[in-house]
Amino acid sequence: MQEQSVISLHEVYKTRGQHTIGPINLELPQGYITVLVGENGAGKSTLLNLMMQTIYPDQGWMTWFGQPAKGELPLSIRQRIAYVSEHSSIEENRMTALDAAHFRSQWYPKWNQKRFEQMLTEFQVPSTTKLNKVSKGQRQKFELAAAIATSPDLLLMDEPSSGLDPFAWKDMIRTLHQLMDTDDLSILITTHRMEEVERLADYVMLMNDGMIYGIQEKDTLYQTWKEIWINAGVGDADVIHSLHECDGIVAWEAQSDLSVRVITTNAIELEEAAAENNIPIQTRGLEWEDLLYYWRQSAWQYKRDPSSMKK
Ligand SMILES: Nc1ncnc2c1ncn2[C@@H]1O[C@H](COP(=O)(O)OP(=O)(O)OP(=O)(O)O)[C@@H](O)[C@H]1O
Repeated sequence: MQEQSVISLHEVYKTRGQHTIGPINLELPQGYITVLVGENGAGKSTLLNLMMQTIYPDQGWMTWFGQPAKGELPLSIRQRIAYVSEHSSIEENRMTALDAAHFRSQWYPKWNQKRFEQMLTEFQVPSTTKLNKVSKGQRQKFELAAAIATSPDLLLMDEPSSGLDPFAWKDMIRTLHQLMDTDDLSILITTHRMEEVERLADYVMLMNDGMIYGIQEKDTLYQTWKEIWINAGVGDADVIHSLHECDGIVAWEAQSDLSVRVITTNAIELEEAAAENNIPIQTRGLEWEDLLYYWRQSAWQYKRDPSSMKK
């Protein structure tokens, strides 16, 4: 798929409480925004924690920028990664944004104070108020500004938009786009917001029940996954039945004997088969909610019966 990966995981497993994630095999593409989606409890935050080595894998091995590491990440790797976690650090609660920035800047040789202060101003985050006295959204915006100020090669963000108002959310999207234009950066972001997939993703990665089910280019996903309505005439019921054999069919929802809603990852094959048999069809793009819903359904189906996977 891509030539280089920023982080790779090989046969990684991690058990947390009752829940095991893995095996995880993954190459995070370099120079792109990858958006990680998946149900609650799928293991997205755990995966980010593994990438930061704030928790360690029980099995398997990983590399960062092509370099393997065991245990705590060496400073030379840590300095290249910025992490916006779901929870802000308690240690910084009594610091102001400027104090916390000063503290963090000592660890990052490429810290960009000018950029940090510009972002605080743009995001309207008070710079001299203690961080436990600013609003949740303002704290989140501080975290984003501080992460970007480190001039990272890799930016990991766990649900960064939670707590942001719609205006701040737009600012975040604009800031990330600008960053991708100016910096040589890779981003991994987890989200439950479909607008974020739509607006940000180059790649979409689906995590399901502790496993990475797939990582796909967003545009390819959008172009290949389609909703097709088959509306046949009386006497064509058998032909409709034969269309069900086409490759790529993820859902086959019969409305009646002669009308079917199909979700497919291979619209061309179904369109050609319908044309050969003079069966009228209508092809439509899928909304992201629907696409991810059916992608996840096929992940479950695959888990139950791996032979169900059609190319
Ligand atoms: N500190 C922990 N101790 C024990 N189990 C944990 C811990 N953190 C997470 N888990 C478990 O690991 C599994 C994955 O959790 P994780 O937070 O990674 O999911 P997630 O995909 O980020 O979910 P969400 O979308 O709700 O944020 C869950 O079953 C959760 O209960």
